[in-house]
Amino acid sequence: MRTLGRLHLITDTRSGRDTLAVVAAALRAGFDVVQVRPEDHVTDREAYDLTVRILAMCRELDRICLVNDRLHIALAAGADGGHVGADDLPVAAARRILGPHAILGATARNPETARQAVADGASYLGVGPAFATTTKAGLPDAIGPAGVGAVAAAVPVPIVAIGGVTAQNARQLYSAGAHAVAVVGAVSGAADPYTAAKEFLA
Ligand SMILES: Cc1ncc(COP(=O)(O)OP(=O)(O)O)c(N)n1
Ligand SMILES: Cc1ncsc1CCOP(=O)(O)O
Ligand SMILES: [Mg+2]
Repeated sequence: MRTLGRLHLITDTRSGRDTLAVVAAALRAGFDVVQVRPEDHVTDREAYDLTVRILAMCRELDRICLVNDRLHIALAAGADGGHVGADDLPVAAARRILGPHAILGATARNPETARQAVADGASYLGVGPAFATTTKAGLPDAIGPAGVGAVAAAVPVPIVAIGGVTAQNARQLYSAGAHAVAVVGAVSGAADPYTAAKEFLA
């Protein structure tokens, strides 16, 4: 399996954002992984078309492309894997669908759920919200770098810290044990996504 990179861009398909332009900027800046995360109202056809285009951009630069929630789209497009959380298919079912070699991420906020997700076949864990975020509603309180570190200490797979991650606070998460950070707003919401993405590389 390919090594999971340390900077993940998660797409923001909310209206007003040019998703492909943001992805291009982040990849050019050096982000390693793009997770396609269509909003719930986006149709499967639109999500598939978006995934195919983003996957082509990733392939050109030898970067990884994952699909959030909609594993049939990951498979149909030929993406590298997918990510599931508590409202999605169970991790074991997701693993059966994607097969033994695909990258499969699962959301975990504490060591118990983390251990279970790994036992069920997760190859990395998305852990958060690390910090407060307005990008996703209804999340529990932020767990901070210490909460991310507690999960990292409990499992042998890479931890991807998510939620309120900025170029300024990412270092705290890596220091706590995160292998990678996943970013939505700090890049997609920036006036200049390329410059914002480059700041993560610094
Ligand atoms: C890397 C990463 N971590 C966590 C999530 C969140 O997944 P989930 O809990 O299923 O919430 P949605 O993103 O589906 O709204 C993620 N997507 N990626
Ligand atoms: C999907 C998701 N799951 C936990 S936090 C989050 C959103 C992260 O977005 P941002 O990087 O803008 O805080
Ligand atoms: Mg989900």
